[in-house]
Amino acid sequence: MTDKLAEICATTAAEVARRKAVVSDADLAIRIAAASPPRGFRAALDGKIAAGQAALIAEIKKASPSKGVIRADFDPPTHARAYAAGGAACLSVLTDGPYFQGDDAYLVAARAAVSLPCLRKDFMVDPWQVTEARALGADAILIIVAALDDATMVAIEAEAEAHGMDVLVEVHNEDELARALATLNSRLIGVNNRDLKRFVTDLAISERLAPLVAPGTTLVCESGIAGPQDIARMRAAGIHAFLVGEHLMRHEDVEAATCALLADSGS
Ligand SMILES: O=C(O)c1ccccc1NCC(=O)[C@H](O)[C@H](O)COP(=O)(O)O
Repeated sequence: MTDKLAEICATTAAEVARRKAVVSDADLAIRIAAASPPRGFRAALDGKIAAGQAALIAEIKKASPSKGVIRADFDPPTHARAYAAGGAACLSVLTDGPYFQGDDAYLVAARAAVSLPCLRKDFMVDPWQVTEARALGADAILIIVAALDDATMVAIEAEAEAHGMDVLVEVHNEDELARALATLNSRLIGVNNRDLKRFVTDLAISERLAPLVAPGTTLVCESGIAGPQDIARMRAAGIHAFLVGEHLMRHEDVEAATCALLADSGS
């Protein structure tokens, strides 16, 4: 695991331990029973792809460890509506506080504002966070292969499956992809182009890994997409789903930026 990822996961594990001590399983069960059912996250992406369109997971991201504050006038429901109007298939909402200035409340507010499926974008280290994510209304969770041993990945995925949630499995290289395919059921695979040691992004990583996934896999290019030219480049490599945060969040008019990203990309 990279140092930064290890640091974030250690911080997250301490926060999870704190929450587990104060939130009862009964409370989570009551909230899950009252939550609206999962909206199909992968199905929304696959629907766009089947229609020949680029499938966008638009990220609600206030700040990041590499860039600091990205969006000062941050308002998750406003951004969610702009993304939906601009043609996004799904939302990703960062809930990590210490490193991304995220919050669970942002996920709840964004999901309530639109009908799009929502990913709880956080650093999952314990299946308990998946239960908590469903109680917040999340439709999908993220498994970062670099951060977890096989047993923990399997337990986290099993918890998501038990709640009818989709799992986006994130890899950075060939070894992690092989581990994911050998260990997990989910065939929603994200290739993260960001090197977490140097914080640089390189779209060539997605191009390198794309031929290694079998038909029937929904492949998502994550991080570092900076405009329609990058979407067109990835589509030429056979990748039709994209997770984009910073590029869209930096535009004053988020809806127009989302439209522009998708309009000129061959969709
Ligand atoms: O964004 C970061 O700086 C970062 C640092 C350390 C761990 C994860 C990080 N990002 C999480 C993500 O996966 C991105 O937010 C997501 O792929 C969108 O990337 P971008 O379009 O480049 O904002």
